[in-house]
Amino acid sequence: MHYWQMQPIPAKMAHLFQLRKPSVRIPQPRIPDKWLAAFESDTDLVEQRVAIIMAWVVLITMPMYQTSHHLRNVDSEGLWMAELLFRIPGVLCGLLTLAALHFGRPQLPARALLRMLGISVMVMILALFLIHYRDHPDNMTQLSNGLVITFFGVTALAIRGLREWCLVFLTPFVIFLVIAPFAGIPRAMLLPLLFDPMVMVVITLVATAAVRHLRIREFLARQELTEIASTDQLTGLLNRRPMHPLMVHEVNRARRTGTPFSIVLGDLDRFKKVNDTYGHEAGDLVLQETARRLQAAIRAQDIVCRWGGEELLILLPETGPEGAGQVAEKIRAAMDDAPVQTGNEVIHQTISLGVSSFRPDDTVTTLISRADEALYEAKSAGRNRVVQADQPG
Ligand SMILES: Nc1nc2c(ncn2[C@@H]2O[C@H](COP(=O)(O)OP(=O)(O)OP(=O)(O)O)[C@@H](O)[C@H]2O)c(=O)[nH]1
Repeated sequence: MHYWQMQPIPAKMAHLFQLRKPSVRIPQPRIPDKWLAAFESDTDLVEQRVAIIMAWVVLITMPMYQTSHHLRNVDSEGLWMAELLFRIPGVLCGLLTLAALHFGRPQLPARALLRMLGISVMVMILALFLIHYRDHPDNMTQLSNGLVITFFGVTALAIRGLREWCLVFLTPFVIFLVIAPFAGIPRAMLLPLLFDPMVMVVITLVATAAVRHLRIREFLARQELTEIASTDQLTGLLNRRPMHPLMVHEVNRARRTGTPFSIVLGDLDRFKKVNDTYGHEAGDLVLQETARRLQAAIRAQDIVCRWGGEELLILLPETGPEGAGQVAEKIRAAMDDAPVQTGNEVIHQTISLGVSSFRPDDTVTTLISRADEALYEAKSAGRNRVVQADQPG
């Protein structure tokens, strides 16, 4: 039997594997508030990629169309100049997009670049439509084909959905419909020319909604897996895995900006005795209650993780030795002041804590090792106390 055949799917993840009845509607899955920021940066990444691809498409196709008039039976000096004029903004937007996204930090968000690309291409094709109709009303097949291609491309750019599509596609299109009769094109003449392009718009809208739906589901599954992989199942705290990158981030920030930060390493005192005396289940309850008290003692921006068995690590951003000492003492008191009730047992559980604060020559390893030494000192000095590696100055 294969490994995967033997493993039950955890209840928390079961919905990810459920087979659903296909539905005609494409309801977009709801993204929980806690993941909105992550989804925003995910969307930005998708938009960056789409913007780069679209910029290349524009930069390749615009010169191609500009130099192929004789092949497309629209050879005329006046038209050539007019087309060049309306293609220049699209080409400039393409170049700006590539410059912004390929080289260095993008100064403009990908969303703004996509809007610029979409609107410039829409304005170009609709203006060319008006100009061509004035000069060659009997030869509009080429332009109708151009509309199909452009409507598809611009509709596909609206990664964020209908509101974005209204801005890049619908607004220029409605303006075009309003001014077309004034430019000499009766609305009745427009219908046959716009029929195929509009069918293409509907198909693309449905396809992009389906892709967006799949993307959101894939994002939610990825986030849930990441959360499961970085959470300690017993206490609900973060586990050791995501803590290292967070501390590296703080070390880099402290070096760059000079902002202090500290860590507190806590270890439950004589916890083996709790397990031996009251049983493992009672020990688990003590760990859960400890996690709850720790979280109540720290600020929202502080991060607490289960570092090992009965060891906890607290990261205190923007906190120097003095503040860190106060937080550690608060945690010590939170455990010492009230016993933990586990069923019938009342357990007086204390904690020892070692504190270290960032020094300019510190790495994550040296910082942890100083907190560890301080914790060892706290244990040697009798437990239920705080020892600071860096004395408040
Ligand atoms: N119940 C329970 N116990 C755990 C868990 N993880 C680690 N432990 C126990 O924690 C105990 C740690 O014991 P020691 O490392 O000897 O330290 P201690 O008894 O706390 O003594 P000091 O640290 O010196 O004060 C061991 O008995 C582990 O089995 C857990 O998830 N649940």
